[in-house]
Amino acid sequence: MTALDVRHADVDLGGARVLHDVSLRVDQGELVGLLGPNGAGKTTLLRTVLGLQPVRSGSVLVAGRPARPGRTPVGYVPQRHDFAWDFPICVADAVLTGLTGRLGPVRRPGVRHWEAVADALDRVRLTALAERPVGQLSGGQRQRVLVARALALRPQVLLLDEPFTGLDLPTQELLTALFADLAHEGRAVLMATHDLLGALAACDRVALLHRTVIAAGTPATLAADTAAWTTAFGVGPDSPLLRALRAV
Ligand SMILES: Nc1ncnc2c1ncn2[C@@H]1O[C@H](COP(=O)(O)OP(=O)(O)OP(=O)(O)O)[C@@H](O)[C@H]1O
Repeated sequence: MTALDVRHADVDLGGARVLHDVSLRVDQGELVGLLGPNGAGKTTLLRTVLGLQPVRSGSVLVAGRPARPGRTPVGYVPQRHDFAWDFPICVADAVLTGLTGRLGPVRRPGVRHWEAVADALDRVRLTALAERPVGQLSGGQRQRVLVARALALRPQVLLLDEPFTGLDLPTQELLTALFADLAHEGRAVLMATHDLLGALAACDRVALLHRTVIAAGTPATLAADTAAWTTAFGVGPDSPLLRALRAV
């Protein structure tokens, strides 16, 4: 079943068209990689799915309904530098901030909120660090906090914005396995990443974005589509990227 359905979306930022006629679908149970060069519009597309960025034309449906900030069952894992790691709170409290919009008028968390936090920490294997100040965590642990924070909402759709930046290879592999598990349990997961070959290895489908979707398909289909990579990344025929794709 389709969980996320972007149809012919145009998005403007600062008066300029950043996304043009973008169509992209993510089904329940799928991990889809969103690949494209710097400035391609990946973050803008994720923000559009969250309902934070309006579409000029076209539509964005999450679980069949138009995206609305705070109302849509979408978990968002921002880039790691977008979180205030020097804020003096512990891991559990940081995960709880993912539920801020759900706390009701008195803003006080109840038993079910703390249960959601505990479940999310368990899912990313951070239960033992629940009381640790977030400023004392490694990069990989911080990334898992952000994933738990998104999972606390129990979302049907999970958006990941460059989750591997600055992480060592074993941590990347661990997180990739987690993201695949989260998808294959029934969520729809859309992951923007610059780890092109890693995405081809791990994702069920990948989409190449450069202001519009240049191509989308299975990793095997996409890896063979040299023209699509050339268009999306503006690389020449001798590019190491194209050589690496031939080896996939
Ligand atoms: N507030 C803004 N006003 C105008 N243009 C913007 C604004 N924010 C971003 N842009 C432009 O929109 C385009 C898409 O940016 P976006 O951050 O979505 O790309 P990205 O693919 O996520 O890039 P990166 O891989 O570098 O993170 C870029 O050209 C960027 O300069």
